[in-house]
Amino acid sequence: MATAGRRALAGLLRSVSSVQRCRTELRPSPFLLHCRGLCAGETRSHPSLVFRQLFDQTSFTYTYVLGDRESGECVLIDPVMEMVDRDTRVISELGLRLTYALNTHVHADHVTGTGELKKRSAVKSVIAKVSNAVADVQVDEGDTVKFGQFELEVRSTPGHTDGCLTFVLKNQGKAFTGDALLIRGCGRTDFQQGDPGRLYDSVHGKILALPDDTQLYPAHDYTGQTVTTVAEEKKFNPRLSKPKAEFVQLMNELKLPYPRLIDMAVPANMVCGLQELMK
Ligand SMILES: N[C@@H](CCC(=O)N[C@@H](CSS)C(=O)NCC(=O)O)C(=O)O
Repeated sequence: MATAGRRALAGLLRSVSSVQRCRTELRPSPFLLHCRGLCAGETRSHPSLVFRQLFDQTSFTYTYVLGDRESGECVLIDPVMEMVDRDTRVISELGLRLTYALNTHVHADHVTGTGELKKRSAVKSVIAKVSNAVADVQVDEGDTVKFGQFELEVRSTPGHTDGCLTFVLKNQGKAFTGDALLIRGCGRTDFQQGDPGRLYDSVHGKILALPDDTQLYPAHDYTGQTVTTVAEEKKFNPRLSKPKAEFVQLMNELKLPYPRLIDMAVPANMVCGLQELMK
């Protein structure tokens, strides 16, 4: 065998034994660290972590179930009112108990499921303090929401609305960006407290500042994509990869039609879906 071929084979064998060693020791080998861009999340995902991405085909909203198998506790991020039956069924089938229903922000296109969920169980609704919405728990930058052994770090990422939050699942390489960052896009900035300059700073300072292989999960996708990474968005996001001034101009010229349900959804979400509080 030629020297180059022998060297390549020896390298491959070293990598394979390194992967096996890592699997038994449950810590990342240099080989896995090297390939994190490809297998991010999988290499760091804790065996007790339950993660499900659910979709509402009417509002194109993603709802996330995050649970801890050991304690049985779970949270929902961005539940949709009409999908509460599905969400509670999934949670019950997974043998989990819902403790918190988190809203990344006061949505304008659908009513949150948190009100309906509260009628059915002792779940606590969560939203940003600065949104001024009624909720059991109002959170702010740096707060944490715990479920079993896992923690979501709250990052304030205003710009789409002033109360937009990103939830970072600590040590698991995942973040839930709401409408601040969408896959190859971002939340619009033409209503509620929209501000493109603020959004640009939020996304660059709080989301794209996470490690490159962090998996990013948005609140919506309109094109069938499910997940992205920090590295991909830095490179390919057609809006946010631009300089700030260009981004601001682009956002100010979008001219999108308003969400169909905005006039009903915003007031309902200001009480986290408990519409009876509005009477
Ligand atoms: N057609 C939908 C609303 C679509 C929309 O405006 N989506 C928002 C997030 S929900 S407020 C958005 O920020 N989109 C960004 C974009 O570039 O499209 C409806 O009528 O509900």
